[in-house]
Amino acid sequence: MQLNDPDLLRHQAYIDGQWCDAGNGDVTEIFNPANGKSLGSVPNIGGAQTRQAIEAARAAQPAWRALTAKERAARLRKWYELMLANQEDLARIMTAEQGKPLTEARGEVLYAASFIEWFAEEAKRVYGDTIPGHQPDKRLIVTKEPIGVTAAITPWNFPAAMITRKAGPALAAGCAMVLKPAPQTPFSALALAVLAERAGIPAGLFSVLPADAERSREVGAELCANPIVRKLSFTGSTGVGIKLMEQCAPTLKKLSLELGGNAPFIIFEDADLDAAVEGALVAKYRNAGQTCVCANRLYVHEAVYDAFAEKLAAAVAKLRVGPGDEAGVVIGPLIDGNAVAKVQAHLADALEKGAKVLQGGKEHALGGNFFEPTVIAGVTADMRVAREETFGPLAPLFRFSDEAEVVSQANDTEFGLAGYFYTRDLGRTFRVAEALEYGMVGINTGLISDEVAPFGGMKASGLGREGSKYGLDEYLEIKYLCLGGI
Ligand SMILES: O=CCCCC(=O)O
Repeated sequence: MQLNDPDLLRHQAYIDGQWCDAGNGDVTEIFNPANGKSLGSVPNIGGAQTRQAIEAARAAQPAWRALTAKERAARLRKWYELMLANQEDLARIMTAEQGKPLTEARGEVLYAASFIEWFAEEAKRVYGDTIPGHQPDKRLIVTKEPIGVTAAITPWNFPAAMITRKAGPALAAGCAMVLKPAPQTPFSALALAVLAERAGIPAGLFSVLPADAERSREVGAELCANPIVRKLSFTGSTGVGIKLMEQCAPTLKKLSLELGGNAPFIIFEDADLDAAVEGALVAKYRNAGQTCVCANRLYVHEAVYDAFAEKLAAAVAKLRVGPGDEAGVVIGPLIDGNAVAKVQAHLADALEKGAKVLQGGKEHALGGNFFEPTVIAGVTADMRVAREETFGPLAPLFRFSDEAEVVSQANDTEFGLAGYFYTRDLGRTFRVAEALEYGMVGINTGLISDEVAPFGGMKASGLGREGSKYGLDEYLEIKYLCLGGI
C-alpha cells in the first residue's frame, strides 16, 4: 500500500500508550476484500491485555478529567487537524481493508474527523443547572461529570467514523476509552491511535485492541464484565447488542447501542421522481448497501411505480463496480463471501416468490466479493427482503396505493432506525414524519448523517443517540448537590 506516511500502518496493538504484540504472540491476518490479498497481520489481543488496557484507562482518566474543557478541546482539535492532514493515507488504509471506493473513504475520514471537532467544542458547553430550593435554607445545584472509563466496540462498515463518534464525546467529556475495532478493519483504528498519540492524548486514555472474531468475544466479555468500565457503546447487529446488554447487566453499565435497521424509503405519487432516484442511489447504494441506515425496502406509489422503476434501473446501470482504489468506481466489493451469500439468498427468495429483476441480479464479472447493483420489482411482504436487513446492493420495489397502508407497512418491523420519504405535500410531510416509528426520518433526502444531528434508533434498533449535543450526555453523569443550612 502506497502511503505518504507509512508509519500510519501499524501492525501492533496500542495499550497504555505502548505499541505491543499479543501476550502469547498470536496474530490474525487481514485481507483486502477486493482481491483477497493479505494486508499483513495484527496482534490477537485477549482477556488479560484487555484488563491491562482497562486498568491503564482507570489510571489515566483522573488527570484527563482534571483538565479544563478548553485544555481537552485543544488536544482533540490537534487530533482532528492531524486526521485532516492525513486524509489521503487514512482513506487508502480504509479502502484497502474495507473495500469502499476511495471517494467514499475520503468522505468518511472527513466525517470521522468532524465528530472530534464537534465534541471538542461541545465539551465547553457542559452546563449544569440550579433548581429553586424546596425549603428556605436549601440551594439545589446540578452538575455533570464524566462517567469514567468507557469501552467501545465498533463495526467494519465505517472503520473510522464509528470510532470517533464514540471516542470524540468520551474524551471531550473527560472519560477514557478502550476500543475493540471490528476484526476485519483494525488498521484504520490503529492509524487513528497513531494520530491520537501525536496529538498528545495521554497514555492509557485511548487504547486499541485488535482481535479476530473468536478473541473478540473474549475481549467483549471482559469489557462488559469488568466493573471498572462504566459505559459501553456498541454499533453492530441487534443480536450481538442484546448479548452485550445481557453481559453488561451484572455491572449495570450505561449503554449506547446502535443496532440493525430495515429502512423504508417511500415515494409518494406527488414526489419529484428525479430527486427520489438521486436520494435512493445514496440511501441504497452508499458503501455498496452496507450501512445500517441504507434503504432496505422501497415503497413506490402505484401511479409512479413504473416511471420510478425505469429511472432507478437506468441510473443503477451506470454505477461503476470495481476495486475501491480504481478511478471512477462507485461500488466496491462487499466485505466477504457471507455478505455476498446473504444478498444472493434474499434475491433468490424474492425471485422464487414472483419478483422480477430490472437491473443487475448476479455476481459481478469481477467475481470474488463483487455483486452487481440490483433493482427488483414486484416485491411483496412475504419475501425475506421485507423482514431482514439485506446489507448489500439490492433495491426491492414494493407497490402501494394508500398513505395509511404504506405507513403501516413501513412500521411493520421490529426495527426503528432510519426511514425516508419523498413528497411535495406539506400536510403529508408532517403526518407521515410523525407516524413513522423511526429515530431518524429523511424527507426528500437520502442522506441524513451529520455530526450535528442525533443518530440513533427506536425499538430493536437500539438505545441512545450519537453525534449532536445529545451525544455528549451519553458520557456524562448528572450529579445533584443539595446545600442546606443557608
Ligand atoms: O452502519 C451504521 C453506520 C452509520 C453510518 C452513518 O453515520 O451514516
